[in-house]
Amino acid sequence: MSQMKHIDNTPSTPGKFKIEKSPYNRLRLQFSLAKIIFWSLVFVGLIFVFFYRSPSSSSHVSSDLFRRSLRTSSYGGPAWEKKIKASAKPRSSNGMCVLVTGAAGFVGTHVSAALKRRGNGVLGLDNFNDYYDPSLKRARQELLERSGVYIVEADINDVTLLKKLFEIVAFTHVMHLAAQAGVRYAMENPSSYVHSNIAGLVNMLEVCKSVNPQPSIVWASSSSVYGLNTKVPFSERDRTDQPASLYAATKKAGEEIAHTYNHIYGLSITGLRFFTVYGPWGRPDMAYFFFTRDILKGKSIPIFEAANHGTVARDFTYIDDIVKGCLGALDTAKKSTGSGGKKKGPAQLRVFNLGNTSPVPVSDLVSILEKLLKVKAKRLIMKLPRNGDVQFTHANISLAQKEFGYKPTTDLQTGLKKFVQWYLSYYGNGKKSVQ
Ligand SMILES: O=C(O)[C@H]1O[C@H](OP(=O)(O)OP(=O)(O)OC[C@H]2O[C@@H](n3ccc(=O)[nH]c3=O)[C@H](O)[C@@H]2O)[C@H](O)[C@@H](O)[C@H]1O
Repeated sequence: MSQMKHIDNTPSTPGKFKIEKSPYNRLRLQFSLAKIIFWSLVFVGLIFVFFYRSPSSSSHVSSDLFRRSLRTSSYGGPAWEKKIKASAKPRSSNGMCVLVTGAAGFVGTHVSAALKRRGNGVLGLDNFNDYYDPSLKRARQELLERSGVYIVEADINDVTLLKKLFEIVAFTHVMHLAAQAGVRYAMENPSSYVHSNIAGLVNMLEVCKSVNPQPSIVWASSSSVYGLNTKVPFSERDRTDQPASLYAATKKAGEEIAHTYNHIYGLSITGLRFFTVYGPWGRPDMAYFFFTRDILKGKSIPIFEAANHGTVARDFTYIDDIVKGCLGALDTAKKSTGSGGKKKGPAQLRVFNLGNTSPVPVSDLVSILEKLLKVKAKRLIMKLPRNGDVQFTHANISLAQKEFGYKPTTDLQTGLKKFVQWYLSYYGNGKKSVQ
């Protein structure tokens, strides 16, 4: 306030400002100068801390909002570009060349491996965040590296890097799987969902719409967009305006954002609504995974039930079926129509359910695990918490079936058997610790 007063008392005409010479005034001036210098230093310091800790230059979200840590490595140089080109080179000259985001994730790893196996060029991108045990992501990365897929370590919000990747390789397709997953974690760390599922998606589409030629995009939406729907099975024509979690809301927003980029820029975009995907190399935050860990450890497992002992069930879908769906969507994706950031004609915009079409109660999932693990679970029946879970999911898959012959073939019993085999070989009999 005293500083304000001082400024208000100065004459408005330049050159008329006189410094009075009394010792009291000199002292007051020195004191004010010291205060100005002090607060300037504090201000500069704050700016430094903000920019130094910001996860990427293009993100406006302060990293203080993130408990989930994002890693980015240095990149660039001829050796780095050579690795990228080798990984992204298809076996035949007219083959597909796919940028897979979230390549060290569960679905990303399986899709990248399948694409590489059939001769497509594949480059992975992943930020290796610690939402769940990053060592599992590193193990998936090793697996992919052995089959010739290189993963660039960076965040999808790093627009400069994304542009650079498109300068090095003319990707024909983007399989966009990078996201903040998990329904319940959205209440703990909401900003991470906005960062990855909204800002990240927009940044990705911004780059895709500007490059020449524009790639076709296939991306992961979610069964959770059906939210509080009670009409089953869920069809793509059903309403999706009642999300029950922020996760679902960000995926629904993604579908609307896809519409905009298709409409304005002619990007060909396909959204896939995955239904509770499970299998080997899966996500430790998902129920089937941590139930397995806790049953082996002799820990009790919370099994949710709805009001009046209502059954909670999921249309659990095995990873190999999901991979077939992803490849089918990529293979039937039409080219984007825009160039130079301008639309030249209408482009393809699709959404498909990828589920299993046979929901299983969570308690039955536990019974299957008990048999496979030969250990009795300590069941703790709990009321379905009001944190985003829905009671029931069930996919109608006729659209994906018609469009690219999608037909899931693995039931939960068979799929969980494969998961348990993998789990025991990877972690041992509960001896190796799972985070
Ligand atoms: O289809 C999707 O789009 C989503 O699928 C997945 O979500 P969900 O179907 O909720 O899977 P998941 O957490 O494994 O819970 C499975 C069941 O166990 C119940 N459940 C869960 C935890 C618990 O402690 N107890 C319990 O009974 C729970 O009530 C539920 O009935 C993905 O995580 C999500 O990222 C998204 O892809």
